[in-house]
Parts: sequence; structure tokens; C-alpha cells
Amino acid sequence: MRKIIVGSRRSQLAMTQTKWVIDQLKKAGAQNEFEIKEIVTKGDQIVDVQLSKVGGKGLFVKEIQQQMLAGDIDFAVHSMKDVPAELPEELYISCMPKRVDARDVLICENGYTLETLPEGAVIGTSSLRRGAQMLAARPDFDIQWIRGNIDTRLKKLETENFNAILLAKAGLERMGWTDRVDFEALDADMMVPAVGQGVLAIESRKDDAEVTAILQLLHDDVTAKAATAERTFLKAIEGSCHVPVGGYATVDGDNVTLTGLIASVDGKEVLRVTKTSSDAVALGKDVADDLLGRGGREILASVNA
Ligand SMILES: NCc1[nH]cc(CCC(=O)O)c1CC(=O)O
Repeated sequence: MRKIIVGSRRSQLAMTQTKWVIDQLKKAGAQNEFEIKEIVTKGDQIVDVQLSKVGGKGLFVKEIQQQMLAGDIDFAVHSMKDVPAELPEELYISCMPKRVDARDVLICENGYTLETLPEGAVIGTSSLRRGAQMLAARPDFDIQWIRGNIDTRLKKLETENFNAILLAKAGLERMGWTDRVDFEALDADMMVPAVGQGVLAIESRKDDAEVTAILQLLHDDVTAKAATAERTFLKAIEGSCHVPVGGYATVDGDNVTLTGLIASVDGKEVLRVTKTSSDAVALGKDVADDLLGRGGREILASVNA
């Protein structure tokens, strides 16, 4: 029986996710032996600058992809949110396990809530999307950039001058920390999640039929349909983490409902479109076209300027 080498970033979240996938594969009947190979990516080495300024998503996956192309690892578990729209020709996302809660959460100090946070409260986030939508709801907030892994950010809430921070609920859930912190899940209408948030993307070589077959054990079609709509949307607007863009899809029977969002960094302009279709790809393009045509193009141009 072939031993499967699984590449993983060294961060606590990445290792936890990778171990979870291996565990689930075994539970689903995979007989193989799995070995984790840790890979340090550029994104893990840069800690104190705003990520969108230093190269964005690709930073966390490039080294992993290179090792996969070289045959040094067989698959890798990514947060879908961190996976760029374009993958190398030989690789693909062969498996998406069932999505967990896609919403963002607000974690406040001193028992504050979104309602009771004082005028001018300092909110920590490294996401333009979160910052813009927060400002749209509360223009008085002072958005400050915060970096580091989830644990570091939670510590900074205690030790630094933040009244609250924003995180993905999925990260807290996967770390098993939903009991450790008090959080307020923000409605997806008020805070449109990032494209792919809460989804794990397992990347492997297209020509590796054996690994593809093993990974199929965990694949969830509903998740894949929602993620396809969201990622088609992101690709169509040529979105990246350099601009405040959100996209969130839900599936009901054959139908996918996708909300797309483009906002200005200061939250003064927020464009949002929701549409439903049974064709996830057409839907992603349609929502993108609609948003771009209604002023989204101008917002993106001004953010990128
Ligand atoms: N940007 C970092 C990142 N990438 C994936 C997650 C966890 C959430 C997910 O898997 O979607 C996080 C942390 C966060 O945004 O709070």
C-alpha cells in the first residue's frame, strides 16, 4: 500500500486542518499510511506587515505547489480563502470537505458587543473586506491592522490597544477554541464573508488517480457548488485581498444563491448584489458583471490606484 505524503504549512491552524483531514480519510476507510511534511512558506515568514501589500494569497501556497509538482508531497490541505484563482496546469482542487460556518466573528474585550462598543473603538483586522464592512456599519470605529496567527491576534486583544478584533469563525472552530473566547457571529448580510471562507481545499496532481480516489471519500458536492460560484465571481472581478471584496453562496436543492460585495476601503461605498441560479459558474459571472456595471469597476479602480 502506497504511503501518502501530505504537505502542510507549519502554522497551528494548517497542521490541525491537515491532521483532521488525515483522520477523516482514515475514518472513511482509507488504508494508507500518511506522513506529514512541514513546509515553511513565504507567508509564514512575514509577520509584521499588512499581507495585502506583500503579495497576497499566493504567499501561502507557492512552495507547497512546487513540492507537489516535484513529487515530494502528494496532496496539501489549504484554507480555500488562501488559494489563488489560478493553479498550475498539473494541479487541481480535487476535494472540498463539507464547509463549516463561513461567518466572521467579532471578539470584544470587557464584555462589549457590536452594539455597546464605545464611540471610536479600536478594531483590529488585517482584512480590507472586514474593515470596510465594519466602517459601513460603524463609521466611528478606528480600524487598525493586526497580523499574526489566530492565537497571536487573540493575545494582542488582551495586551495591545484593541477593543475588539475580527476573525473567521472557521479558524476558531477548527482550533477547538469556540469555548475559550466569547464571540459574536456576524450575520452574512451585514458582514459578507470572504470567498471560500470556512472551506478546506485539498490540492493534488491531476495525473495521480490513486490520490484522487482516496480524497473523493471526503468530497462534498454542495460545498463545491457554493465555492465554485464564489470563486468564479472572484475571478471575474479579478479580485484579490488587495481590495474589499466578499462573496458568499448557499445551496438549496439545485439552486445556488450568491451575494457578491465590492466596497471602498473607508466603507462609504458598499455595493452588494444577490442572485440565484442552478448554474454556479454562470451565477458567479452574472453577479460579477452586475456589480462591475453598477459602479464596482470604479471602486476597484480607485482602490487599486
Ligand atoms: N487569512 C488567514 C486565514 N485563512 C484561513 C483562516 C481560517 C478561516 C477559513 O478557513 O476560512 C484564516 C484566519 C482568519 O481569517 O481569521
